[in-house]
Parts: sequence; C-alpha cells; structure tokens
Amino acid sequence: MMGAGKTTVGKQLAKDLNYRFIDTDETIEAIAKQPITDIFQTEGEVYFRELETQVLSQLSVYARSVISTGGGIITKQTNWSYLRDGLVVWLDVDLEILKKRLAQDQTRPLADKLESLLETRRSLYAQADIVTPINSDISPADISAKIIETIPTVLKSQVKIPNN
Ligand SMILES: Nc1ncnc2c1ncn2[C@@H]1O[C@H](COP(=O)(O)OP(=O)(O)OP(=O)(O)O)[C@@H](O)[C@H]1O
Ligand SMILES: O=C(O)C1=C[C@@H](O)[C@@H](O)[C@H](O)C1
Repeated sequence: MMGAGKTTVGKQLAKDLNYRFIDTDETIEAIAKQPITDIFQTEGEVYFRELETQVLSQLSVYARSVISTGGGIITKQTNWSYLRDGLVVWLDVDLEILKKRLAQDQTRPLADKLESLLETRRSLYAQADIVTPINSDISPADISAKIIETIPTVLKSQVKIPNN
C-alpha cells in the first residue's frame, strides 16, 4: 500500500541481505521521463499499469534483489505470475499510521482514496508469502529483521521434499 514503507524498508532489507534494491515506480519514471503523477494525468491509469507490468516482467528475472513495487501492482492477475518469481512481502500497516504518513504528501495520485483502496486490496495483499503487521512505531531495521527471520519458515513450507 502507498506509504507503507516499501522504499524505506526495502532499502534496509536490501542492505541487510546484501542485495540490490530496485523500485518499480522509480524505474517507470526513468523510462517515461516524467513523474508518476504526470503519467496518471496525461496518459491515465491504464497506461501506467501497462508500463508497470512490463517493468515488473523485466525485473522479476533478477536474482539477489529486493524489488519495491507500486502499491497497486497486486491488482492485475498477470503481475502475480512475475511476483511469484520471488517472495512477496506485505507491509500490513494500520490505516491510521498510513493516513498520518501521507497527510502532507501530494506525490501519490491515489492517496485520497486510501481507505477504500485498502479495503478492496486487502485480500490481494494477503496473498503475500510474508505478512508483516505494523501497528505501532517500529523501525525499518526491526521490520527488516522480522522479514529475514520469517524467510526460512516460508521456504520450508514451500519446498516439497521428494519421497525416497
Ligand atoms: N517504519 C517506519 N517508521 C516510521 N516512518 C516510516 C517507516 N517506514 C516508512 N516511513 C515513512 O513513511 C513515509 C512513506 O514511506 P515510503 O516512501 O518508504 O513508502 P512506500 O511504501 O514506498 O510509498 P509509495 O508506494 O507510495 O511510494 C516516508 O516519509 C517514510 O520516511
Ligand atoms: O497504490 C497505487 O495504486 C499506487 C501506488 C504508488 O506507489 C504508485 O505506483 C502509483 O501512484 C499507484
């Protein structure tokens, strides 16, 4: 979700894992040579979503990478096939915390629909491999540590041990 801390926590996680960090929003802005707010205004959301899928499909083949995505990436079924190339993390931040973080921010075109977007998207976010609830002050370093701690359990549940 926008404002959840994907960039902040993602960068910390990449540092802790010694992985590279890539942000799909930043990549789209670099390719389109304009800010996302302008892309929404001039070309519309459907155009943005098409770019987003193409960027994700290219990035999903990268190994040893933390990829921070736009909060709406989970809304397209096609995107899930790319997301599943890695482990998907949902930063499940309380609505009140999100509202506070985004109150002063004019750079997220859909921020005024925060509450309804979260409600419609919640079940999609919940399909993540790792769900990290954030309902109080917790530092990006502590969130990153929690995610790393959970990885072996997730992998264990996904790996099928063959019969001898
Ligand atoms: N764990 C945290 N504790 C306190 N503030 C945080 C935390 N994580 C992020 N923030 C702050 O919340 C704001 C939004 O964070 P960030 O830009 O990382 O979110 P995002 O999920 O990447 O947003 P978007 O997808 O809309 O770009 C920033 O001002 C950031 O400093
Ligand atoms: O939640 C969303 O749909 C979005 C979040 C941002 O990161 C951007 O990807 C864009 O503003 C759309």
